[in-house]
Amino acid sequence: MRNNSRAAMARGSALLIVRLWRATPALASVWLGLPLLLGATLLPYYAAQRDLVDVAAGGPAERAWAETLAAVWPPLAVLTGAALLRAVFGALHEAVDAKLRDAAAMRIQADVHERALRVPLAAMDRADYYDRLQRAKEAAGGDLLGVLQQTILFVRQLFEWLGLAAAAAAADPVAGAVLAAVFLVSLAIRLESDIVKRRLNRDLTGPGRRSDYLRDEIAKPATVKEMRLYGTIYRLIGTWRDDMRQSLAMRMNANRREIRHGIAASAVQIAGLFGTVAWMAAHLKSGAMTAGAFVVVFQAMRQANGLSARMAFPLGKLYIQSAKLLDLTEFLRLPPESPADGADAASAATPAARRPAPGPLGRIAFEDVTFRYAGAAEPALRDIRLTLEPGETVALVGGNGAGKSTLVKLLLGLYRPTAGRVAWDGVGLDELDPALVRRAMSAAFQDFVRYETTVRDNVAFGRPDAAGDDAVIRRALRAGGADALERLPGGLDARLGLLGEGGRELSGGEWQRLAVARAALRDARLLVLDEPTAALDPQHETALYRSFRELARGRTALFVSHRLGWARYADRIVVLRDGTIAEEGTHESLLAANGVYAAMFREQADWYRGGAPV
Ligand SMILES: Nc1ncnc2c1ncn2[C@@H]1O[C@H](COP(=O)(O)OP(=O)(O)OP(=O)(O)O)[C@@H](O)[C@H]1O
Repeated sequence: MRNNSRAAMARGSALLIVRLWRATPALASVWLGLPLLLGATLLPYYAAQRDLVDVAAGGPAERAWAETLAAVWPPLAVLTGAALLRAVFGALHEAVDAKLRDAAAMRIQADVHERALRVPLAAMDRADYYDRLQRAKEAAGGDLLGVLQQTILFVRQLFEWLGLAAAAAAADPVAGAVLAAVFLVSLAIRLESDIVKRRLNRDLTGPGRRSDYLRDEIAKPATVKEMRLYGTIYRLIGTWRDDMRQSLAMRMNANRREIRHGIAASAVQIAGLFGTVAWMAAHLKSGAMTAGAFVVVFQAMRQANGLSARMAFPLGKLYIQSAKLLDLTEFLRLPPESPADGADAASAATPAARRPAPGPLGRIAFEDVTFRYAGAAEPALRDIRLTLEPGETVALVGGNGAGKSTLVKLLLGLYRPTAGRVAWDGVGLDELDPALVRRAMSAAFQDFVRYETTVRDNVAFGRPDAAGDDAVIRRALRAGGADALERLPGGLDARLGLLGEGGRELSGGEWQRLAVARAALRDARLLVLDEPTAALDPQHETALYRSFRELARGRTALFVSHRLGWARYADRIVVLRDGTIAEEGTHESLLAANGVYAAMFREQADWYRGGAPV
């Protein structure tokens, strides 16, 4: 085993156990205490066995019945008591084990999700952070129960082995030392081959993912349609077959290696066992050892041999998962970067709770704002100076990559400017109470979320306290142009998506209208719609535009759209190009200026007039 991996395993396991302890101290104490007791009961158990055998070997025929009984009953009582205790502790441990595993897995998963939600969005753009989060989520998901189970199994087996070693050493110190040496050598041999096999399995997850991907892809109607047309299906099946052949050959090699190592480990154990037996037999003859001690050492060695084979399994699994385990425990140790509800206030001097609420007007100003994504060579926005006046509706337009969505994220305080500041009624967003800032804002994003639950939930996730108010939910649905969804069987509680039974899949446009309804539910001073019509047909687009005008009344509103038909009715149009404001004004003034906007507008208008560019 490499040293760094061993250290990672030890550190990861220790941190996990500390976390378990903190999560459920009483349960975790019982969980760790019981294997200790189980191991400890082996000492009186074997001592009693030794005494019983010695009494029997002493020749009962030469003793009186009463004398024999007096010699037999104390070790017999200890043996029975120890066996009973072992049965009770064993059963208790199984029960505690299952309970602790479920409680701990739930708690740790909740911690990971909570930590992930409280991290600034900007951190998500860092590949290293994102990878770490993904690995922690993976480890907290499917792997965690397995890791916990292996840790528990290992702890229990370790105490069991310590009990056996102590019992053998008590019977004969030399035999105890041989038992320990044989155990360590055979465990190391088995562990090595177990790790090689597991590492191979892990390395094969790449090709495995590829074949899973192929299998999933082939099941999709859209893929079948295209592959049939292009005749590519046999090529894909050929790739899959090559992958499978290669991984089968690697698995066969690992199996052969495992068999060879198994034989070597067994040879060490047999040599150790029979060498000790021969040595003990000689001492038995000379009277230096009793028959009872002989039997105890023989049994303890056989049991320890069995344990070494079984312990390689949990240890190998822990070793292979140690990197993930360490990722998980270290991810959970990261200090929460945002103290309140997802706001990035890492550098703010005043605690969030004592910062003021945003002002009532909703005048939002970008004061010389520059923003560069982590790792990007160029800023996505440069020297932006822009004010959204209270009650004003502003359209933000510009080509792909101009910086529109980035500006929206800064406006909503999801990202912090690299230079300059975004101010709400004259106060920087960083200086305001983040929870209250969030409450004053509402948005429907370009990459809107499809919550595969009910119609009601999809809207109410915008403002959970309104979930029970049907009239409010229906009003929001109408504002989002999604009122048709009220009439689904099940009404507001109709299930959406294909996740649950009886769920109904929606079209992209219907999901988008739900996202707008969600934004409409919030009674916020600032309303932002980022490409709200990308998935809508012209009829619904017109309907949404009407309700947007309703919604925007009395608020500060900003919408991003590539459809300049929408922009023409905004109070002001801001045109972004290459991360800077190229021009701004009303539709008429920008047409008259004959600049970027006028060119974009003419191009779109030509399409609709039937004069597509040639
Ligand atoms: N997470 C990110 N990390 C690094 N660069 C990014 C990230 N998101 C966007 N960018 C870059 O920032 C620039 C502005 O992107 P943005 O998404 O703001 O453009 P946009 O105007 O909204 O474009 P579109 O009309 O295509 O949605 C682009 O060059 C883009 O590649």
